[in-house]
This record gives sequence, structure tokens and C-alpha cells, in this order.
Amino acid sequence: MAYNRTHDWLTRLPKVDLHLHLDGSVKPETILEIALDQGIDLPVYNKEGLIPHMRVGDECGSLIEYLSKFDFTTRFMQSGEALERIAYEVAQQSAEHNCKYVEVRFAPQLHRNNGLTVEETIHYVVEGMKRGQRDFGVKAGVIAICMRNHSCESNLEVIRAAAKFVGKGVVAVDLAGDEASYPPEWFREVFAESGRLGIPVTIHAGEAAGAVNVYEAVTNLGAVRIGHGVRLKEDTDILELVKDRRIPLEMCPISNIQTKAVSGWEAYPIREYLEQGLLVTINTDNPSVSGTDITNEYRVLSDRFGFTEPELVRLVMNGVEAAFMDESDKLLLRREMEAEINSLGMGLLS
Ligand SMILES: O=c1[nH]cnc2c1ncn2[C@H]1C[C@H](O)[C@@H](CO)O1
Ligand SMILES: [Zn+2]
Repeated sequence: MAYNRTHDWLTRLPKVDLHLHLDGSVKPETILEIALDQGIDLPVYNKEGLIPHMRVGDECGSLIEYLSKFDFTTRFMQSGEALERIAYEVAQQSAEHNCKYVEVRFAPQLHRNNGLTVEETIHYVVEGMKRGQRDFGVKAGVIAICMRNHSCESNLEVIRAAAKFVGKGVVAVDLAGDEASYPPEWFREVFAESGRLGIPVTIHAGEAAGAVNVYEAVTNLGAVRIGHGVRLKEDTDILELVKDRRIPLEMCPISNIQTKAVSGWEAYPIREYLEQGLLVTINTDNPSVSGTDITNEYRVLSDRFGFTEPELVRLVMNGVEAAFMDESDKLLLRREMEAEINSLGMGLLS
């Protein structure tokens, strides 16, 4: 590839990633090692051969097809040791992309096949992130996910367990899975509990269904951030509401194209969202499923939409603003990032 100044610059740019699934971030070599260690059968015993089992191809036609990849990966994430290791490796991979802060999300109920409790799964993920923070200097928060295809009881268990870790690694709760088949209004009771317990909420919405799901997430489920929100553009009134309330959108460009949240790049609303004053952030969603990383997300945006360097810095700093962090930590992170951006000779922050 020819030298491209902005590409090189993006590699060095300090970044954050607020929307990254643990089970969508597993390295094939880790799967191989865990399988050998735990005696789990594999379809092939080399790293390259595993990739098609974990990653979607260009032919991916929907979110449902995209989600099918997770059945493979979660089989290797059923022990405390595996969860701790994979969380640690997320911090390592983040550091490789100069990602200073990452929020890692996972669904505890998907990791209990061998008898772990919900609290134990959270404990091990938090421990892995802490070890990663110590070794790689990447700050981290954990988001516990409720699944759309799980029962209310099962999701309430996640919320209550997550509450015990608030201030000790967990920063929020989420709702993920098949959005088209399970509308958000079915989960009011679940997120009423997070409201009672005072846990911040982000909801996957406006990805595989319309803007009305964003409205429901914000007004009835207590969402203070939205995962994706790509289809928010379909309703001006709801878009205005999200803008007025300064609700950040966790956009994940490559994933959004693969799941067909939009028909193609020409319909991807990122530039119009920014121009309309929405708080847009850029994230990876699932690096190993989407075949991406945080630097690549910014590169693709800069190539496809011609974002200038100041615009790319603005997107990064939107991520800092949207982080589930207390204000004093956020101030420190912002200062650290601004100093590094300025020292890279960009001097772009006014
Ligand atoms: O982009 C997504 N939309 C909805 N659900 C998702 C997405 N990416 C991952 N998930 C699901 C599949 C995973 O197994 C689960 C927990 O991380 O969350
Ligand atoms: Zn997601």
C-alpha cells in the first residue's frame, strides 16, 4: 500500500473504544490454545483455518447471520481462566492500537455452561482487564450485557450481579442480540431494575430495526448511550431528541455495513450525524468477527468520507466525553490524550 500520511498518523493517534464485545475479540491463536488445553474439538488445528469460523465474509446479509459466528467462539469461553485471559488480551490488543481506554462488554449468561455463576464470570473479566491495565496502561471498564433472547429472570440476574461490581470494574449494562425479533419494550422490567440500582444503561438500538427502538431505549429503558443508532436518521423527531439530550451514539462502521444496518457506505449517516450536531463516537464492535481494529475503523472513515485530521480528533474526543467514567477520571484521560495529540505535532485541539 502506498504511504498515506493520514493512515500513519491514525496509527499513532491516541484513541478510545467504547463498544467492543469480549466474545467478538478473541484471537484465533487463543482459541487454538484453549481448545488444546481443555480438550475441546476443533474443525481445524491451525490459526488461519479457524478464521472463517469466527469471521463474517463479504456475503454477510444480516445481523442474524453476523450473530451466528458467536456460537463458535463462546464454546471456548466457559472457564474463569479463559475469560480472564481473553479480557487481558483485549487490553493488549487495545494498546497495540494506542487505544487508551476501552469499555469491554460481555453477556455473563453465555459463559455458564461449565457451572460459573454470573458473578464469577464478571469477576474474571474484571480481573483480566485490571491485569491488562497494569501491564499495558490501558484503562478499562466492563459492561454487562442482557440478551434479547433470554428470559426476564435471567437478565435480572445479570443486572443484580453487575450492580455489585459498580465502582469495582463494571460501568454499565446493555441489551444486545436479535433486535428485529425482540423489541426493546419487552425489557422494561429488566431495565427498571438497573434504574433502581443506579447503573448506567446503553442499549443496542436502531441497528436491525427502526428509530422507534432508539426512542424506547431512551425514554423507557433509561439509556444514556445508544449502541449503533444507524437508523436514527429515519425519524427527524427522534433524532432531535437524541441530539437535545446529548446522548452519544456508539457507531461501529465496519460492523454496521456487514450487518446491513444500512445498504452501503453511500447511505452511512456518519457525516450527516456530525453535521446535525449528534455526539458520534467510533468503535469496533467485534474485531475478530468483523476483521477490524480501531485504527482500521478510522482509516476507512477517513478514506470513505474524507474526514480531516481535526474531524478525526473530534471523533476521538467525543469518545472521551461519552465514556462511562467519573468526571475526575475523565478529566485526567482528556488531558493525557490532548497532551499526546499535541506532542504528535498535530496541535489541532483548539
Ligand atoms: O452488533 C451487535 N448487535 C447485537 N448484538 C450483538 C452485536 N455484536 C455482538 N452481539 C451479541 C452477540 C454476542 O454473543 C453478545 C455478547 O457479546 O452480543
Ligand atoms: Zn455491539
